This record gives sequence, C-alpha cells and structure tokens, in this order.
Amino acid sequence: MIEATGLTKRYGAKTAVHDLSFQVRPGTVTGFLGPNGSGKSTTMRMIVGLDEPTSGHVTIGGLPYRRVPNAPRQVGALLDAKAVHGGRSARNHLLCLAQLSGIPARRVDEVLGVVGLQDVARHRSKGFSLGMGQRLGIAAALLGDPQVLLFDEPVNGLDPEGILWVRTLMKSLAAEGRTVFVSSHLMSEMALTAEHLIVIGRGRLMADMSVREFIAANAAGFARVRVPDTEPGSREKLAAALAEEGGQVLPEPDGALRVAGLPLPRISDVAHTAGVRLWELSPHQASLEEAYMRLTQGAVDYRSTDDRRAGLHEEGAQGPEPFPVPQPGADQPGWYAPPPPRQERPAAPDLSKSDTEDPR
Ligand SMILES: Nc1ncnc2c1ncn2[C@@H]1O[C@H](COP(=O)(O)OP(=O)(O)OP(=O)(O)O)[C@@H](O)[C@H]1O
Repeated sequence: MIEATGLTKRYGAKTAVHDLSFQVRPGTVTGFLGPNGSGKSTTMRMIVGLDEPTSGHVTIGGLPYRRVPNAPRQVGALLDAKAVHGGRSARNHLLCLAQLSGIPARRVDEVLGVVGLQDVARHRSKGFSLGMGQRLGIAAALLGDPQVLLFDEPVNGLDPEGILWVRTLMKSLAAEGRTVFVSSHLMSEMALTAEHLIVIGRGRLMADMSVREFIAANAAGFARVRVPDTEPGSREKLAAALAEEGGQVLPEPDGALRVAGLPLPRISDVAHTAGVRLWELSPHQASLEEAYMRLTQGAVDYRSTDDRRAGLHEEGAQGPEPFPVPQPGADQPGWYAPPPPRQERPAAPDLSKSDTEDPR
C-alpha cells in the first residue's frame, strides 16, 4: 500500500503539491487524474524518493521509499520512458538495471518477452518509437517482479493494440494482489482500466473514490426521449412540459431530446399528461470524461483561447466554422457533455530506422 500524508512540494514560490493525503490499496488499479501541471508527476517522484517533500511524507508498505529494503524488487516505476541511454540496446539497458538490483539475467529475457520487445532486444533504444520506448519502460518497472507499481502515462504513444495490452496488464497485475497506481490523460481508457480514482487539481486532492462513485457524484445521467417524426409540434410540446417540471432539455442532432434532472417514470408521466406519444425513452449514464471535465473545470492551469488568426487571411476567406464546443456551466444548468472525440491514429513503430548494437 502507498500512503501519502500531508504531502506538500514547493518549488520556490510555486506549490506543485499541496497537503495531499491518500492511500493506494493493493488488489485494484488506482487511476491518478489531473489536468496538466496539477502535480501528478511530482507526487509520483516523491513516492519513489526522486523528490523530497517540503512537508508531509509518503510511505510504501509503511516505509519511505529510501528505507524499503531492496526497493527495486518491491517497487517498480515507469516515470519517464525517455530516461534511457540511447546507445545501449534494450537488453543491455535492462541487464544494467538487473545487475544493480541483484536480479538474475534470465529475468531480463522474460520481461522483454512480456512487453513484446524480444525481436528488437539487441537494437539500440535511440531508434525506438515512442511506443517501443514505453514498452521498454514498462519492462524496467516489471523487472524485479514488484508488489507495488507506478506508471506515469503508460499508454502514451501506444497504438490501439498496445493500449489494450497495457489495460490487460494493469488489471492482471492488480488481480494478483499488487498495488497499481497509474496516471493517464485518456479518460475513456481510465474508465476501462481503473476501479478507483484519485483526482488532483492544482496540487490539491479533489476526489478519492471509486470510478462509479466519481461519475455519480460529478455528472448526472440523462434520458433520451424520442417522439414520432409523424406528429409535428409534439417534440416542442413535450420539451416545454418537461422544462415546466424542472427538467433540463436539450435537442439532440438526430431529433431526439436529451433530458436531465427528471427520473424516467416522471418523463413518461409528463408525456402522457401532455398527450405526446413516445418512441424512445432510454437511460444514459454519464461518462468518466464528462464527470472529470465537470470536476476539474475550475482547476485547469492551461486553457486555450480562440485562434483568431488575425491578419493571416483575407476578409471572408476563413475556413469552415469550428465545431461548437459546449462550455461547462455556461448555458447548461448542472450537466455537460463533450462533443464526440476526434479519431486519432497513432503512428506505427518504424523498426527500419533502429540500428543494431555491436554485439560486443
Ligand atoms: N523541478 C521543478 N522546478 C520547478 N517547478 C516544477 C518542477 N517540477 C514541476 N514543477 C511545477 O510543478 C507543477 C506540477 O508539475 P507536474 O509535472 O507534477 O504536473 P503533472 O500533473 O504531472 O503535469 P502533466 O500532466 O502535464 O505531466 C507545474 O506547475 C510544474 O511547472
């Protein structure tokens, strides 16, 4: 178990982490969420003794990292996948780490197989793609077969197959009774991987609860309601009746209504009283992303502004209007749903550029 008590870190006038107290328990994957610059990496570095707290303390199994006996065999961490000597092969990098911790060389080949790098084990890591570097960092964390594992953004740069692999790996490590603490910016991924969440904003604890509780506490579910297309005016009639009952009603792009703040039976009764037939009345759970956006909207340090492109284009020659993003709390009472995510295709690893280390 990892236990932080009053953990605080200041860099000059900047307080990166402020009075954090939490526990990360064995047997479940605990997600660590927070906007950019909220103090996640600083917290993780303090857990493994790479940064000294200004005040407070953090322990692993009751001891500060530096007093954990044979720490590399008890605690594994992926904090910065780029922290590798690029001239060394993947195998030599792991062999060096293994020798420092008294781990037998055969374990190196085992973990190279676990992370799928056995075929490039003798390639210099400087030729590795981002995803291959992540896999090497995960291999290093697994080397000592530790009971406590920390991963800072482990799926960064991985392709969909790699992301699925990390998800399965995290869950199986936790199912073996290990303590697994993992930070990520990918909410949809976190929702599938973690059972418990610790959320921070500007260095302060904002939530420490199960994913289910977090969503229930920070984002309301809603109902989708559809009336027959053949009955003009019935949608507007129903929307007005639901709003009168205290529901928050928004039109969906496909003609349905999105209703928050009223239970499904009440919506059905209101429709019945208004004399409107329903073709659909379905419950929808809010997503982790919605809940996260809602909780952290006041704790974001780096927020983009509109790019007006002043003077770059001739009058009237601008491109298409950007997709309108609903602003939390602006004109939507009590709930917020982000637009559908854009599809991003991660680059495939380019093995052709990785040169092979001299077999000396
Ligand atoms: N060595 C340092 N010196 C000064 N300030 C630092 C140092 N390390 C971190 N900070 C500051 O502390 C704050 C928290 O940084 P940290 O990297 O822990 O955030 P994070 O949540 O991991 O961010 P991200 O999600 O972008 O990785 C930031 O404002 C950062 O600029």
